[in-house]
Amino acid sequence: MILFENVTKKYRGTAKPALEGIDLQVDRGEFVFIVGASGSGKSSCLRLILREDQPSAGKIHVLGQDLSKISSRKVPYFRRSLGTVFQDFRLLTNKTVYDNVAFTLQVIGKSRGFIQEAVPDTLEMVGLANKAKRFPHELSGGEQQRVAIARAIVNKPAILLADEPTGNLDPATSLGIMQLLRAINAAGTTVVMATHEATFVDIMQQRVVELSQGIVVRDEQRGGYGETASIPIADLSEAGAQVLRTSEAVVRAALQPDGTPVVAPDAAGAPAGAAAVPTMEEALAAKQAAVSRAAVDPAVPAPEPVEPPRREASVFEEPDPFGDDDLDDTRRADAPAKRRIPEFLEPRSPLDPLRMSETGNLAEHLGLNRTDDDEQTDVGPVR
Ligand SMILES: Nc1ncnc2c1ncn2[C@@H]1O[C@H](COP(=O)(O)OP(=O)(O)OP(=O)(O)O)[C@@H](O)[C@H]1O
Repeated sequence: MILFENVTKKYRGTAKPALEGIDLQVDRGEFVFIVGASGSGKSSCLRLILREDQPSAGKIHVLGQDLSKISSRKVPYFRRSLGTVFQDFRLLTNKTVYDNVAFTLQVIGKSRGFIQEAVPDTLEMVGLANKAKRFPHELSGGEQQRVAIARAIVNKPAILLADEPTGNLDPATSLGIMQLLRAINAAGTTVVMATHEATFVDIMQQRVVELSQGIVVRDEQRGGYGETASIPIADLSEAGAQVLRTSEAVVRAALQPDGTPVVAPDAAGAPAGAAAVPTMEEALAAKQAAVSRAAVDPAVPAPEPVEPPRREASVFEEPDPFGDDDLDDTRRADAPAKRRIPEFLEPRSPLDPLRMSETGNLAEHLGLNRTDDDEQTDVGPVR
């Protein structure tokens, strides 16, 4: 789907190449994080995939096309198969939310009927159906980024390229954006995302390609952010970190795509499915029954909340995408020490999987359907 063969990119007037000898293959349906310190070449990589720029040496194939063979005139046609999302949203400020999304389809000549169907559907998906008539300046940062995502996916691209899409957002808002990108990937779109968000990279356990000074120094399935470009989470100021109000367990549970079957963590380390563990639906049904019994019989104690369980692989993933026993404090002595989120980041109230299961569509499931008087403040990134 994306193939880099010994790709080097040297910008004019610079002594050192921004990218050097990159070999990279991304297959259909993958979710790939590109990480690395500032200046390591992440954006250069995405620009080359988008054919905004050409390599100084080497070959790039995207969707079966040799990018060096696409004439400048044909580049806009090639880009129709790619969606792009950037840190700074890049919305048209004089157009409404609806028109921003519709514009993408208008410029590629889609019919009015198609647009009238596709735009509301996509706004619904990102939880902005009720903001179609608003202008970008009337939206929060997270909402603006969701408009940008709607615009990027409205034409159902095969590949979504995201360059630090959460870089301007606070952690809680970033979580919503990550959930959305994860759900879009689960629906079949290949996602390549450059990011500095160590927390999400560590938690999502997807493929990680790490660049350092223009060279791929790591290409790891189910990887973490790594240490080279990371600001240790322990260095976050407490005030800044309070904004997060979340924890690994909450984020893990929240990043489960809608309807994915889940299993309880298996402390004995048995393979998924080997033990008779309840599915998420069974666990919730059991909790519901217990709630009902407690309601009619005061002698019956109210049940403990259902733990957010670990999920099984979805169709596009390696098995067990969220790793093994990270929700469990007990760890094998020989296991490498992982960065943990400190206690002050714990959520004020636990995630309620029952409530999550009762909500309807994707946007509701992801908590994206907020009312006007429910605005959140974007306070800038905490990484
Ligand atoms: N148009 C350009 N002209 C000259 N040098 C450039 C240009 N664009 C990028 N560079 C250089 O190429 C290198 C890689 O930059 P790039 O923007 O790809 O890094 P990055 O990993 O995306 O950084 P960041 O995380 O800060 O966005 C840097 O040294 C940068 O200064």
